[in-house]
Order: sequence, then structure tokens, then C-alpha cells
Amino acid sequence: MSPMMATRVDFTSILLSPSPSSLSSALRVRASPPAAAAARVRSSYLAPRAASATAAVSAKPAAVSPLAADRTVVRIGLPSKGRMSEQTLSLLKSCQLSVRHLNPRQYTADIPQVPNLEVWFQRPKDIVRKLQSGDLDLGIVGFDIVSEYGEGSDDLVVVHDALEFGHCRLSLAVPKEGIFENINTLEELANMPEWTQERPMRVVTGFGYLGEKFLRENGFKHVSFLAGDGALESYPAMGMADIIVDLVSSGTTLRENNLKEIDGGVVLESQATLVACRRSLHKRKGVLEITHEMLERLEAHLTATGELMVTANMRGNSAEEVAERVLSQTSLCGLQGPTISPVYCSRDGQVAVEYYAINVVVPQKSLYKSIQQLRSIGGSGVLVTKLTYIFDEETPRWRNLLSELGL
Ligand SMILES: Nc1ncnc2c1ncn2[C@@H]1O[C@H](COP(=O)(O)OP(=O)(O)OP(=O)(O)O)[C@@H](O)[C@H]1O
Ligand SMILES: O=P(O)(O)OC[C@H]1O[C@H](OP(=O)(O)OP(=O)(O)O)[C@H](O)[C@@H]1O
Ligand SMILES: [Mg+2]
Repeated sequence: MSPMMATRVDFTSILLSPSPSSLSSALRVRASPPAAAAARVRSSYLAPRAASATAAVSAKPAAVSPLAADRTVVRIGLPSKGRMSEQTLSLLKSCQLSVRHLNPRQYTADIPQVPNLEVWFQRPKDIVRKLQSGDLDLGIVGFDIVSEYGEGSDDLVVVHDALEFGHCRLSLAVPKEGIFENINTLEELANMPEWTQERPMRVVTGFGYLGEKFLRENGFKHVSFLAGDGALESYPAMGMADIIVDLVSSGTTLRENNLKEIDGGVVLESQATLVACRRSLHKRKGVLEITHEMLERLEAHLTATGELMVTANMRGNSAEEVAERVLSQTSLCGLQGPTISPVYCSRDGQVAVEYYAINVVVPQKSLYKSIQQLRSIGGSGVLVTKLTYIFDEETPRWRNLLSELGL
């Protein structure tokens, strides 16, 4: 892919500027393109996405759409492409919120379980922009995109911050060799004598806002940025950039391209989130109710993921005596405690209780330990079942949301 415009910024000037509003005047654009282009370069730095080849609309959200106020149907934006798209649909399906998408070329769909909700398939960054403008009320998108395109805006409210997919981190990476061979921390990178006003450290990233903020806040003085959309790991080897700020998950792409992360170089941890437009939560009829329902289903499903229901029989004299044995084991305490019920059988024509059934919820990862502990206290006939939902009395995130909204 071809590089976007390069913009050179002297952070000394930024740091000296008294307030964010004077940031623009403090920025010194060192590249010297033709006059018309220079204006574009300057604004491309201030609003990096505006210069992206894929972003036709301004990085700033459009003013509140005049039609937005008349809309009675609630809208949710889901990623139309990329790895998040399928995982989003599959998570919703697991929550009994299957999206009915009749035609793959259509950008709208619905969720039959939630009648007043319209689904709009959008690019992740557009979901964030449209949440800010009020053209969408809810959206599922990576926290990286919310942070980059939302720029800390108060218009956005993260309703669920951990949908347990799309885990990655925005991280700074440098070549393993050459002048970076002995550079292993952010401080060492910042203090490299190679970076000067004339020869700043060249950073390629698709995260201009977060990348710039991070480096500025970490004391980097001479830095220039290049905006790129993909295959950023190739830029250092091509001689087009010194370092990259990009998403990392398994670390394979970095390794295969001879790059390494350094201590202190993680800009942001990310995973998929459910985000809402604050104004919609306050003003649009139905948004709060739909948010509540989605949150309940998501929380119940996500809490149940990774938990198993273990049932076993145990010989005993009373439920209390069995409970004592079960509670003596660290891996058998369950959510609130084990459920213990008598198993009735017939002995010489009489109803008798010799065994008790134990039901206990255990984390999947400690299943084997739980089985060993059950056996050690006389458990037998162990059954293990996957859980689909765990509904708590009230979801903590709902309580947090109401308090965030002052309700
Ligand atoms: N390697 C990764 N592993 C896990 N999650 C990732 C990874 N890369 C990105 N993500 C998450 O998935 C989101 C979408 O990334 P993805 O690359 O699928 O879409 P895209 O960047 O919009 O598509 P494209 O790269 O084709 O333009 C990112 O914003 C991030 O939250
Ligand atoms: O640490 P890893 O597991 O190797 O994943 C990291 C890579 O994944 C993303 O790229 P993606 O696959 O989306 O390709 P793209 O650059 O074309 O967007 C990201 O931009 C990294 O290049
Ligand atoms: Mg990608």
C-alpha cells in the first residue's frame, strides 16, 4: 500500500503550548509540500483519519443529524467486514439475539427477538462516528476503534467493556536489529541520540490520535508520523519508517517481520465492546430498555462461558454433613455454595435416603481439580454439563450504566 502523507511534528512545541486549544497553532509542520497541500497536511495531523484514503467523511462526527430526532426505531451498528464481523454475529446468536440478514449485499438487517431494533452493518470506524452524531444508538466495536475515533468524547458510553473476543493490544514495535538491537524499553527508545529535529523518529500507524498522544505523554521530542492502513510491519524493512504502532495479538506478525515489542510500549489493551450514544440513552424512547435487555443477555451468556455444572452423588447421614465435606474443598464452593438434595430410594419397602446429590458450578479450567476433590470426599457418578446462561439478580454493568447516566 502506498504511504499516506507524512507530517513532521516537533513535540517540544506541543509541550510548551498552554492548552489543548492552542495545540494547532503550536504544531510546526516541517514537511514543505505545495501551499494547498500544506493546509491538508496540517489538518491531516490534527484529524489523522480525514487524510485516510478510505475515509471520505471527516474524522469529526457530523453535527447531530436533523432526522435523528424524528426516528422512532432504535439502531445498532455492527461491523460489516473484518474479523469482528462474524464473531459479533456469533456472540449475538449465542445470546438468542440472532441477526436475520436476508441479503449479504444489504446493509440493514433485524433481530426478530427485539422488534424495535434495526441493525446497520458499517465499518467499525463509521460505527463510532455515527454513534457520536446520533445516527446510531448502539454499536459493537473494538475498544481500540472507540478510543481512536472517539478521541475520549463524552458522547460515547461503553456499556459492556469485555465481550470476550477481538482481544489485542495496540503496541509499539521496533526492529530487532541495527540501531535498535539494545533498545528494550520505552525510555531507551525516547533517549536514542539518533532522533533530532532534522531527523525525527518516523512512526507508521493507523492510530494517529492514540499514537501521538502516547508518545507525547511519554516524553518523546522528535517524532514524525506516517498514516498507513495495513501491512505496517513491512514499513521498517522497506526503510519507510523506524518504528510501528499497530495491533498485536499472538505476536506472530511482528516476529515474522523481525520486529519486537519493548517494555512500557503498550498503548492500549483492547477487545470487543458494546457502546452507546449518550444522548440516545437519555432521550430516544426504547434505547435504554433495549440496552438493558442486551446487557442482561450478554452478561448472562458471558458469565456462563467457561463455567460447568458438576453433579455427583455422595453417601451421607444428612445434607448438612455432606455440605460440610463439600465446603472443606476449595474448588467446590460454587457460585453461592453447593446445592445438596436427598436422593430417595426404596429399602425393604421403605423410602430411605442414603445418598445426596450435589450440584456445583465450577470454572472449566479447574474441572479436573474439582473432580479429584469430589472423589476424595466420596463423590461418585459425576455428571458434567455446559452452562448457557447465568442470570444474576442484577447485572453490575447495568447499575454502573445508570449511575454513569445519573439515573
Ligand atoms: N490480530 C488480531 N487479533 C485479534 N483482534 C484483532 C486483531 N487485529 C485487529 N483486531 C481487532 O479486530 C478489529 C477489526 O480488525 P480487522 O483487521 O478484522 O478489521 P479491519 O482492520 O477493519 O479490516 P481490514 O484490516 O481488512 O481493513 C480491530 O479494530 C481490533 O479491535
Ligand atoms: O499478532 P498477530 O496475531 O500476528 O496479529 C497482528 C496483526 O493482525 C492485524 O492485521 P490484520 O490481520 O487485520 O491484517 P491487516 O494489516 O491487513 O489489517 C494487525 O494489524 C497485525 O498486523
Ligand atoms: Mg486488520
